[in-house]
Amino acid sequence: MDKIRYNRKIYLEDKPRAQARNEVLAAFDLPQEKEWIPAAGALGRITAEPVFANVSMPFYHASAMDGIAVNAEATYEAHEQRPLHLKMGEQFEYVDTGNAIPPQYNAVIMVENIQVIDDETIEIIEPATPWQHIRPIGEDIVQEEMLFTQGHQLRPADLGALLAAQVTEVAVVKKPLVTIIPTGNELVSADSSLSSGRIIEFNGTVFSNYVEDWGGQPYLHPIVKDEPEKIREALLEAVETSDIVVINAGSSAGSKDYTVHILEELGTVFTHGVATRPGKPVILGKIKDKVVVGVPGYPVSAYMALEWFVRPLVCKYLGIPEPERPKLQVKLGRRIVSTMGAEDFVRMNIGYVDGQFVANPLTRAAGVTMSLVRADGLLVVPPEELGYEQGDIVEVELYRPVEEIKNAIVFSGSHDLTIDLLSSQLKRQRTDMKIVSSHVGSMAGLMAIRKGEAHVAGIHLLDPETKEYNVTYVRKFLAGQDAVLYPFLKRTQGWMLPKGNPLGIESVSDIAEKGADYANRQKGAGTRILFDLLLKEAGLSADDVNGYDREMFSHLSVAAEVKGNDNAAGLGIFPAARAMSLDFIPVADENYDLLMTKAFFESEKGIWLRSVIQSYAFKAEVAKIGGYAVVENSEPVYF
Ligand SMILES: Nc1nc2c(c(=O)[nH]1)N[C@H]1C(S)=C(S)[C@@H](COP(=O)(O)OP(=O)(O)OC[C@H]3O[C@@H](n4cnc5c(N)ncnc54)[C@H](O)[C@@H]3O)O[C@H]1N2
Ligand code: MOO
Repeated sequence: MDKIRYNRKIYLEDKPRAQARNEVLAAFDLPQEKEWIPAAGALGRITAEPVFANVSMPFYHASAMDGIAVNAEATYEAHEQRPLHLKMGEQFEYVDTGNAIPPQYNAVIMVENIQVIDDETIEIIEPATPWQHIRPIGEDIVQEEMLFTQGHQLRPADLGALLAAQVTEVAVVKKPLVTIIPTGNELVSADSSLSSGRIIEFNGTVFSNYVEDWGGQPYLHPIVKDEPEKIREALLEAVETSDIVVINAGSSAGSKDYTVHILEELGTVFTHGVATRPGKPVILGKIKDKVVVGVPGYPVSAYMALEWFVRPLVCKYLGIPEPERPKLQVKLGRRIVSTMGAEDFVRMNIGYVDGQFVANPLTRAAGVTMSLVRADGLLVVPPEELGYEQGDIVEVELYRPVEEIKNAIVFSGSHDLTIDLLSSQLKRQRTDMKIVSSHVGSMAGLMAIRKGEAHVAGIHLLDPETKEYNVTYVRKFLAGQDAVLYPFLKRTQGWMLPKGNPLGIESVSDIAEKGADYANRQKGAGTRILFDLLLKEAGLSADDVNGYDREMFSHLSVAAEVKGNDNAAGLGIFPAARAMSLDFIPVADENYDLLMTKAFFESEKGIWLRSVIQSYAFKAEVAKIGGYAVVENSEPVYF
């Protein structure tokens, strides 16, 4: 066990990212090493020195066409009125494309332009000009010419040029070896059995693949426990064997966050904390002559910090500029609040609606890897900005090709698992189309259609007066706008009850009378509106229900709540009840419909979407869920 006790360092700096980057780049001064490798396997590698051609290409005067080699001067007499006969072996020789031209000849006549008289004789009616249809020596590559300067990244065609010039071995920059050390007592490999407090180690794999992508050679060190002695040992070994060392997690202020102390003890620390959200607890330092980058544990922070501080080092070593992502001007669909004094990095969904790119923020939690998986782009809010308003035009860096974004169907509103099935069916039938969705609830979805920020919104809004779904809401909020309501699904809402229904609940009155602990939904949720209507019809009020004020934000969280308590009850959809092995008693069928802009409804994409909805394959998948049915021969309602 380690004898030294480290103080918990609580305060992290807020160093500007650019300053931290410049400092670590300046400190990284390893001389570039080179290695000789076979040219054929050098794709993507960076030339370490200028490369010269060993031979010319072509290496001899070569025929560029199938035909005959001649001496041009000997053909000058040829004329339509005075055809000229040439004798094989004396005045011409047959050649094919690529053949060497015999030394006595200096031109090629294409086979189409000769008339064969007999085995020995041909006739021409037009003279040849010197060097016509001949690829002279070095037409392509001249021996000893410089093919590439140093610092050139080799592409497939470049490898062809190397081989053509008989350069079979090429000097390239050695890939910098980047050792990646995941730390943490809680980390286990993905094939281990999980228990509470155990976290699957995956950052290491992500880091390794980024490093490889950038041109480095990753080495993923086995997981190191949060013990100073073990961390020290791993760091000391890594700085001996590698060019750059990345240590993951333990970078913040926790009781087991030792990295910064060990780094201070073994070398120098330039930075502990950068003015970025996420990614703040970065550590930059040096042990002996090797730079050590400590990146935060949370995956999103970690990947960003890696790009900010490790990618520049790899590029500096390789002698290449850092790649930049393409940028795009977008309109913000929602307001974005940012921390003063720190750069904010917001992952964004981007959609193309009505000739305009509209972007909405994804979750900003640094532990949500799916926010990066789903992101179309990244909005960087500079330190001096407090954020942006809805409707502002801002610039985002793109994570995906703009064409892919342009082709996506932007889905908003209430989430339903059939939308994911629809999305995968669509992708199966049209590889160039996909659905991108943000789950904001029915009302917000309706508003997104009104503001021209979505193509389609999934809504299930019950009007307690008319007991009709959706139509009154669309009429009220989208009056005068071209919108179409496309009846999509009937889904069954029902009581979700503990297995065996111990309280014997069958109706809303039972919930009140038997004093069940009710797990309610949030205000505005379609399920809550339904529950309120059921209460009203039974002559009951919120006060009669235990737990009316406890709000859950999804069907699944209601189900989870019911699962743990024999006195509980909730209202929700069948698949959520099934996922938690609960009893389910159907209460009502609700309409979950798709609201679309008329322009989208009639567009090629809209037509495709509807044909997928009405396809046998999609309906069969929906039927499998249970408690769901696609509306047959849906009749659109125009507003
Ligand atoms: N009192 C304070 N607490 C925290 C601060 C702070 O400033 N003051 N900063 C927070 C921020 S922001 C971040 S980011 C994290 C950084 O945490 P650490 O770098 O110390 O990392 P851990 O606590 O060990 O891990 C955090 C979290 O990351 C995940 N993780 C870690 N390693 C891996 C891995 N190899 N593969 C996948 N996931 C990994 C894991 O979920 C950990 O729970 O600190 C905050 N706290
Ligand atoms: O800065 Mo932490 O990196 O937000 O999650």
